[in-house]
Amino acid sequence: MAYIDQEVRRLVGKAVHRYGLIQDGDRIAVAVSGGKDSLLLLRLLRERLRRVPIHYDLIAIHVDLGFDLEPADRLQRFFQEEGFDHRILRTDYGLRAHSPENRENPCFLCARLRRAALFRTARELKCATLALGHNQDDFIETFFMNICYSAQTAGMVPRQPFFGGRLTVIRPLALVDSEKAGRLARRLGLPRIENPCPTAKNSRRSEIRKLLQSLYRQNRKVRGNIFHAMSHVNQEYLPPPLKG
Ligand SMILES: Nc1ncnc2c1ncn2[C@@H]1O[C@H](COP(=O)(O)OP(=O)(O)OP(=O)(O)O)[C@@H](O)[C@H]1O
Repeated sequence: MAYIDQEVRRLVGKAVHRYGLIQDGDRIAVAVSGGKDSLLLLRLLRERLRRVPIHYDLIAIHVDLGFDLEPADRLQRFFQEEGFDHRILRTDYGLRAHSPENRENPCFLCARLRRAALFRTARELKCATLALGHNQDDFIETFFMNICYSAQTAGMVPRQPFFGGRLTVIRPLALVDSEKAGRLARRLGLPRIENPCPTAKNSRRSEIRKLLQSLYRQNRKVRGNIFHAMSHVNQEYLPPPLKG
């Protein structure tokens, strides 16, 4: 087995244990966008079943945002060929978010509708766990997005209960960076399904990503240090709030 296979599996195992993400008997809905991370997550969670002494069920859910039929059709073929239980939701959320009637940022509206659909479908499928494919870089980018554009120190968490614990969102790729996930996804021959969203490539997030990547190129410890810093907050060395 190549280094990258072992390394990504090790990091997923570490996240699952450290953050208590999966228990015996769980029914896990895996949200699959068609991007490399969520496809990899689905594969790794299934493969993990062969190595661990517990059992859990997996069901893939894809929300087709209505831009183009082709990506969802390709995903459906992938799920069928690989024998994954799955549900494809055909929606117009992407189109609605980009229509002139929408006065807010298209990404906000689309993400809100998509998330509500994922939560609703997970509940319908009797899944108390919803797994998302966010990787370590997504955690870091969200942290910086919140600082720069929402004036708050907040990010994402690997395990997040909702509705009094009736649904728990988990992010098992929390410790895997985007580059490692991409390398393994290519090695495993996972399909590359282009995101047809017109705003996907020129969002504020891409600006933050470029900035961070230039820091990572200068010093390879920066990514790990930032991730570590998110859970090592030294409150005494932060100013008190200006109001309240
Ligand atoms: N259309 C969708 N249908 C189902 N799940 C989705 C969809 N879009 C996003 N998700 C979930 O939310 C996570 C984060 O979304 P994001 O938009 O960052 O994904 P991406 O970068 O397009 O794809 P990926 O994270 O799979 O590489 C995805 O990993 C996936 O779990």
